[in-house]
Amino acid sequence: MTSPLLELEKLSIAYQNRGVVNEVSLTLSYQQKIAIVGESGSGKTQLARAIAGILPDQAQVTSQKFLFADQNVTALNRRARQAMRGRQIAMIMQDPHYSLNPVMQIGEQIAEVYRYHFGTPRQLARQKALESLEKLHIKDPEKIFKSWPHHISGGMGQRVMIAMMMAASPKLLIADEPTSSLDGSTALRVIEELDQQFKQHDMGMIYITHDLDLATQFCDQIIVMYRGNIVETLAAKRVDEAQHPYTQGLLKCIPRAGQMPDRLPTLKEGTFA
Ligand SMILES: Nc1ncnc2c1ncn2[C@@H]1O[C@H](COP(=O)(O)OP(=O)(O)OP(=O)(O)O)[C@@H](O)[C@H]1O
Repeated sequence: MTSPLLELEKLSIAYQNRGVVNEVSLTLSYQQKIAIVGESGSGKTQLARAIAGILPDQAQVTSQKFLFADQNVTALNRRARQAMRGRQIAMIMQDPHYSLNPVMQIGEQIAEVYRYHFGTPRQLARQKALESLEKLHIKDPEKIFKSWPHHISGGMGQRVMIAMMMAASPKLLIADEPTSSLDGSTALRVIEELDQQFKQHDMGMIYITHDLDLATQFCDQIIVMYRGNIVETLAAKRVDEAQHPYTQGLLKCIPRAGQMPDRLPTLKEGTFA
């Protein structure tokens, strides 16, 4: 049996001793997609950033176990951890316009990934960048290649980010609300691209979202966070069997044709651990 891709045990994050993530444990296998859902401020992004190794210096991170691809991450020095970023663990953020370099053409930015991680010669790197845009079924890849970040839409930006992140063939891709600023059909397109990439590579994925409905359609397992804690872990297929009142509340908020309740449930203070 192959060992899991990622194993976290009791990982906590605090700032000036104020806990924002409290003793969370999770296991992710290769070829598994886990969704982390929860309300704003529940600690989803902080947890993702801890896994990717991009928390600010002032973050106090502790864990009993933090294994990634058979490496003990807590024992790695800063340099080794930095080398892991992008190459082994890649992260797609909410807004591509903040992640892209505003003064570099799109194609050059993708080509740079090949040059930086694999030392690919300039001309070959450009060719690979163009091919990666073609693989994403982008209509006019040459035009997008030569575009500047401010010229492209949010949906195109996220597809470019997918091409850029996948260029390094990471073992883990973390997508942090990649579709939250997109309209429904563009969001679906981006999700489909992510899914295709996932199927073509031996990797794991963590998908962060507010959208429990989308999470159950796209992922295998759902982790529900509330106030820095994991309050429930469920197989996506069995999400209707959620036991925790917070997850049950989230489920009741999913709009279903012909079944709109008069009032959406609200959370009562102190109800949840
Ligand atoms: N640099 C920081 N210093 C102190 N607290 C921080 C810092 N960064 C984040 N936090 C706090 O960590 C908590 C969790 O934030 P996080 O961004 O992980 O939430 P989230 O669940 O991803 O929310 P959203 O869905 O809105 O992105 C919040 O209370 C936030 O204020």
